[in-house]
Amino acid sequence: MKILVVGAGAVGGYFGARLVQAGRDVDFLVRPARAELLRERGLVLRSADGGVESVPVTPVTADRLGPGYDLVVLAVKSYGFDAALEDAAPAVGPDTVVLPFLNGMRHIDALVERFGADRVYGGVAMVMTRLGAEGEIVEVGKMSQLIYGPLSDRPVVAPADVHAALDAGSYSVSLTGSARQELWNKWVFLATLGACNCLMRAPIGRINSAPGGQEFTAGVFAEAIAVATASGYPPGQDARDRADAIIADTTATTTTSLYWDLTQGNPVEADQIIGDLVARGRELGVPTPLFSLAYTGLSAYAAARA
Ligand SMILES: NC(=O)C1=CN([C@@H]2O[C@H](COP(=O)(O)OP(=O)(O)OC[C@H]3O[C@@H](n4cnc5c(N)ncnc54)[C@H](OP(=O)(O)O)[C@@H]3O)[C@@H](O)[C@H]2O)C=CC1
Ligand SMILES: CC(C)(CO)C(=O)C(=O)O
Repeated sequence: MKILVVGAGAVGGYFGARLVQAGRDVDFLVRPARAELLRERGLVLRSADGGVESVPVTPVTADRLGPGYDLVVLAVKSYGFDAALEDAAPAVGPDTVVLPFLNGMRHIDALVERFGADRVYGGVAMVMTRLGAEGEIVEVGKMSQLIYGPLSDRPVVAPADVHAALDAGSYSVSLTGSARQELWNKWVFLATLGACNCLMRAPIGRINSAPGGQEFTAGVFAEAIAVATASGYPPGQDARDRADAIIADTTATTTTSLYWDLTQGNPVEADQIIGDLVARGRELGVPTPLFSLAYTGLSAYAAARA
């Protein structure tokens, strides 16, 4: 199976490098500056236990991209999604499936509209990685899992084939028959953590240890669950318990990519991760005062950057 990973950042770089190490046939669609860096140094991974490795990879830029891929993995930030989709489109033929690992849901609708549900899988990445100053991928926490599944019952590439290609042996993989539910479960978890981190400017454990902290994090979580439920995707008890084990933890140092971007002065995925949840809540008559507050704060930050 020939794989194209679009974006060699924290998520695409991490999982893409693991796929290369497992012997898969992978190209990376990147922009020219990163292509040069990858040719010079390979994909540099700094793992949570301090190890550093350089994985030789094959970069390709949009001007040289052609067809012939079976699987196109999208791993760009939501604010770069539209442009990345245009760049990646020549790689998506009638027998290609596209598998995005963005947080949130909005990109799924855009992909289904463009390619049709038979050519789109839903994907969830559970990982804590950041793009370092030298373009290296830095693992900041031990968590590495991919969950994915088709969005239609007639995908152009069989789930077993996608699963075999992505099962690289160095992280957990899970093929699901309910990809949309998994996406919502992840969104509820991530949006809750992200809103808490960004409003309180602290990791989740420190918030929960502060006066009123646990009531606050539980309140944010309840809003996200209410929107998911009204949207037809109520997280099951298992998903809630897994999320709550971190959301209510008083010691966890967990932060999110959203909070990382905020503290680094980077663009933030405020519209996709928080704003879209607020908008869906409003449409469905579900109040989300805490998420609205987070969205206002992130939007003010984004306006100051512009
Ligand atoms: N980081 C994390 O721990 C996690 C992130 N996620 C989600 O995964 C998604 C990706 O995030 P993440 O990997 O952190 O983001 P990063 O910013 O680390 O990486 C995104 C990469 O996409 C590249 N890119 C953007 N546009 C294009 C384009 N047109 N062509 C080629 N490459 C392009 C950027 O390239 P360039 O270097 O040229 O700017 C960058 O290297 C987000 O939705 C995020 O929320 C999900 C789980 C965990
Ligand atoms: C919640 C977490 C850490 C899990 O992968 C994440 O998705 C993110 O930081 O963007």
